[in-house]
Amino acid sequence: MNEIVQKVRAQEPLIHNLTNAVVMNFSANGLLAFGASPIMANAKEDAADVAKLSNGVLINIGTLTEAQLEAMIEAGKAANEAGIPVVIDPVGVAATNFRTEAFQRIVEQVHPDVIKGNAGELAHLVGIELETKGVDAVGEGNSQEIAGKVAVHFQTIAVLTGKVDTVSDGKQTLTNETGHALLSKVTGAGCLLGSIITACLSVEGENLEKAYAAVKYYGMAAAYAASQSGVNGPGTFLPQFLDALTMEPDTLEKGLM
Ligand SMILES: Nc1ncnc2c1ncn2[C@@H]1O[C@H](COP(=O)(O)OP(=O)(O)O)[C@@H](O)[C@H]1O
Ligand SMILES: Cc1ncsc1CCOP(=O)(O)O
Repeated sequence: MNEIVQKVRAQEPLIHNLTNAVVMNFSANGLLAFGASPIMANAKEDAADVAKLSNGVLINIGTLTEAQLEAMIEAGKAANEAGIPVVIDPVGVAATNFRTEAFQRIVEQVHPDVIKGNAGELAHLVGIELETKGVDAVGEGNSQEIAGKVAVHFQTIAVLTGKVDTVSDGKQTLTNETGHALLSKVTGAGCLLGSIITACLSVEGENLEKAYAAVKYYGMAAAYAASQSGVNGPGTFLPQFLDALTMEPDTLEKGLM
């Protein structure tokens, strides 16, 4: 994990985020703190051009419109052609037919290197119905089975988040227990993780290892932030979390001992 985080910080990859309106500012700040460089570009007129300039493309359907969907497909296709990693976060996909069909349209034309979501979102992609509430998971299900099925079906790495995160390539499945419950009390915690996974994918290495490193580091930063004095809830947690995202993995680890 250390090496992957160091590489991101040395290379400061440009991450193209086609993301939702709720989290744009948080995702940009979080990427900057982590050591990457964010760009948000949602228009179909320049999405492919921005994707080609970038080192990684994040597609997040959280507040999707038809126009943005076209931009996502254009950006994803351009990234695939150029060998630039693509991460898809199917936010709220189980909530509506529009989102379900939009996701299908994207994956028919764009190959994702990672699909990242909570249990309800990923379960829906492989026909397992779990209880969801808008953009949030309610049921947990069998995370290893769900992540494995998503990985095999979409020929990708599946990252299933929750109290325990599960990362699978369909053959090997890893679990991560770093994290903090306060992450689920701030909007955009899952979305920013998608951007940080994209940043980690942009450096050299195996995709499974890079996705796992991102998830582990992110959880460590959250736990470290939550342990700081003066953190009483989501409001005081957020600035500490941004600061923690700038830190070395060793510093976070020592702070948690
Ligand atoms: N109860 C929890 N304890 C520790 N970490 C959590 C908990 N719930 C979520 N997380 C972490 O919060 C981040 C976002 O996950 P999640 O809440 O599942 O995403 P989303 O916001 O997309 O639903 C992940 O890093 C995950 O590990
Ligand atoms: C609240 C909300 N509504 C549409 S997108 C969004 C943000 C969801 O972010 P996250 O799932 O990362 O908390």
